Amino acid sequence: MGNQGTAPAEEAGRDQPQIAAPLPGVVVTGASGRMGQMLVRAVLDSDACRLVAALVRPGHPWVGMDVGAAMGGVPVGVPVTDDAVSAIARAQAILDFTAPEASLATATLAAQARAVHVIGTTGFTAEQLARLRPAARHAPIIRAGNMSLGVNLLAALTRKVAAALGTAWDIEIVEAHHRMKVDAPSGTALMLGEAAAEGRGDSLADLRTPARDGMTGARAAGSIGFASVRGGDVVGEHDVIFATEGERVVLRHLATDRAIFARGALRAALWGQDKGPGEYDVADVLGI
Ligand SMILES: NC(=O)C1=CN([C@@H]2O[C@H](COP(=O)(O)OP(=O)(O)OC[C@H]3O[C@@H](n4cnc5c(N)ncnc54)[C@H](OP(=O)(O)O)[C@@H]3O)[C@@H](O)[C@H]2O)C=CC1
Ligand SMILES: O=C(O)C1=N[C@H](C(=O)O)C[C@H](O)C1
Repeated sequence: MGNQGTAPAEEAGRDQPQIAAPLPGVVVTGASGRMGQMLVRAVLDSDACRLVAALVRPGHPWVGMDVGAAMGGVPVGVPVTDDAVSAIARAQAILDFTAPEASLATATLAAQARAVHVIGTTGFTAEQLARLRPAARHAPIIRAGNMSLGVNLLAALTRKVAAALGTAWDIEIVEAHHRMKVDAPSGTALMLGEAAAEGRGDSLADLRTPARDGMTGARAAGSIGFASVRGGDVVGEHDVIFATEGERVVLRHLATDRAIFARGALRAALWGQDKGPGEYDVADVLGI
């Protein structure tokens, strides 16, 4: 495993002694979670940053343990902590895949520390998203319902196809996830729905069809519908279906490894190091 604790000194220039800039210090919140553990591994494996803290909920059984050992591997020299204030005060970036209220609390501390806050958490209400905004006046917030390269490319394609096909083509988004997922539709599905709505020059708030159950009546022209499947260990699958008389176009992304989300989050954290306060997404990071 790569860097943790303090940054290594780098080779000085030929004649002039130089002081190497320290590698950005990263805090992973929700470090015991499915994504939290992926993120801890991604940071430890990276040569471009160092893990300064693995943060968990107050009183979590992992507190005080070495995070490598807690995850079932070898010790890595970073203890698990539940002291968010002092952990985040030492961070240049925070990787946060937790729950909406936890991410809101973290945003306040990230703003105080002027640290880049990468938020992968999904399931925010519109009111919760509005509460994130003040923190972005003090530090960069990079938030996306899906941090993978493939899904962000799919969102760009969805926007283009929706613009090209027009309202004679119905748009439905179908997503599947593991049995433990707590929010629906997925953050990715909503992201793809927003891209489709933008392609049609509108917003998802205007076009979204409520979940169907019972006597729904016929489909409203121009609307965007969502369906969610939950079961087993599905990492994440998304279809954007464009359906019209006699034909369908289906754009699909299949995630088979959560490492894609962790890699995307880390890339975002490093990209954000020289950015000013504000709200960004992964399309900004990728320049697409
Ligand atoms: N944007 C993206 O690319 C992706 C986003 N996600 C999103 O990331 C989030 C986490 O997913 P996943 O890792 O599968 O979920 P898990 O339930 O496995 O992990 C969530 C973690 O957050 C912690 N947590 C939850 N609530 C709080 C709280 N109020 N205070 C402190 N800690 C808290 C949990 O701690 P404890 O166990 O102690 O409750 C746990 O460590 C979800 O919103 C999911 O949709 C997931 C994958 C990719
Ligand atoms: O909860 C998950 O697992 C995932 N959540 C994100 C979402 O809500 O879209 C991203 C990914 O699909 C996995």
